[in-house]
Amino acid sequence: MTKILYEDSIPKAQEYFDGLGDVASFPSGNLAPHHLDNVSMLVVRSTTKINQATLAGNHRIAFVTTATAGTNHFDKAFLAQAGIAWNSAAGCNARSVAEWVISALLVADEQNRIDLANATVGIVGAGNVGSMLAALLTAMNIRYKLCDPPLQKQGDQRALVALDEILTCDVISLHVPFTAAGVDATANLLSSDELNSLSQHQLLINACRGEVIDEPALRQRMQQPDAPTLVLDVFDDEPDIDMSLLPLCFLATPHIAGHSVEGKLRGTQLVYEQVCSLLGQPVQKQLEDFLSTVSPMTVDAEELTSDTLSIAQWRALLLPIYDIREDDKHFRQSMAQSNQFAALRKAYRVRREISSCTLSIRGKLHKNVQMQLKAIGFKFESGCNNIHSG
Ligand SMILES: NC(=O)c1ccc[n+]([C@@H]2O[C@H](COP(=O)([O-])OP(=O)(O)OC[C@H]3O[C@@H](n4cnc5c(N)ncnc54)[C@H](O)[C@@H]3O)[C@@H](O)[C@H]2O)c1
Ligand SMILES: O=C(O)[C@H](O)[C@H](O)COP(=O)(O)O
Repeated sequence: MTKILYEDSIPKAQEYFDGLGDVASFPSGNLAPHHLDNVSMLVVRSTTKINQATLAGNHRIAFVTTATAGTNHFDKAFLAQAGIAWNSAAGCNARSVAEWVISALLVADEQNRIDLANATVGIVGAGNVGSMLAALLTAMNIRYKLCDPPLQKQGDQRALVALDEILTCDVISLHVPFTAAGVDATANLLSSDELNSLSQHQLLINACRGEVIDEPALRQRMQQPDAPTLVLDVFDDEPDIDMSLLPLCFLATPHIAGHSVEGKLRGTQLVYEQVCSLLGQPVQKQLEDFLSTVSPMTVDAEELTSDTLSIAQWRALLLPIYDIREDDKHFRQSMAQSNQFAALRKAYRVRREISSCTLSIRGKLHKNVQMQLKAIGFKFESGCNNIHSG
């Protein structure tokens, strides 16, 4: 019988894998050689490094997958040489991260760090997260530019710009994988030159991997009086991060941008489907089987009378669903006592995505506003036909 071993931080993994083989778990971040006895399929999240040392000469493992988007915890050269197939849950948490960025933008606008209605958001990395962020910004009528040299070389048809042009945008948001080698390597993509080119009127956001910004150079830049506004979800050397960065951040969170309930569960769904496919088994479980429904949000159409939503109206609608300030506050308070980075991630609260929310509209909504709300991900109560067109 196939033995499937999964990391115990993967939500609903037991329920998903049940019936597909001999299923066992190991404690998150503590994979030991004895856990791997007879294992042929290994399912992890990003806190478990997969390399020669962690697989320790195990010859049975044929497949390793991660219920996350990032794969930089996999030593791919080793996996290729060892003949071990691998996969990931690409795209699982794109909406979660994009909603985290939108929350940061709405808060930065409220505190006059940026003028969001007139801002251009520069997105570095036009993959799953970057594209989802672009879609949400489009719904909100906010301008953006995309930069992605690898996709540009592959003939991507979108208008892609160079990193230099992104660095002149009001907001710079990083969504690239961490890669150490190659012509498009992202290690220290932003170093002292790039950081020094930024002004105090710009907002820099990193929700991909800490190593994409040269952290010592960032610390130095942030100590200058004309430093940009900084929002970080990721750091060098997690979980043993340099805590001196926190006071330099406008907003900071402990690598939870992708940790919505849906983001994590989609990760489990995707790795489950991969295991089913390799075992030649039908996919019998679906995300909806495991997601609880969220009570509809009542919205008074009188509060949304214009034909397009203002930034203040978006703030009133979206921050009750996810307000990044709650995570920022909890992070800073917890870290003031000791480094609790790993524990905070493990015990992260229940956070639902806009896509889980149904709106119940009181009164008549302008058609364009309804389209904007749909485009950002809201559903409408069935039978809701109180729409007017102008
Ligand atoms: N903070 C979080 O919770 C969280 C959640 C999801 C993903 N991530 C991180 O964000 C990264 C991006 O996620 P994704 O799902 O969009 O991945 P993705 O693979 O779908 O997209 C990444 C994009 O970056 C592009 N890219 C690569 N090198 C580049 C470079 N030098 N300059 C510009 N673009 C470049 C790629 O061509 C690709 O299109 C992941 O690899 C992961 O490390 C973090
Ligand atoms: O790469 C990803 O998908 C994200 O960084 C993800 O949030 C990592 O989550 P972890 O496995 O560390 O909980």
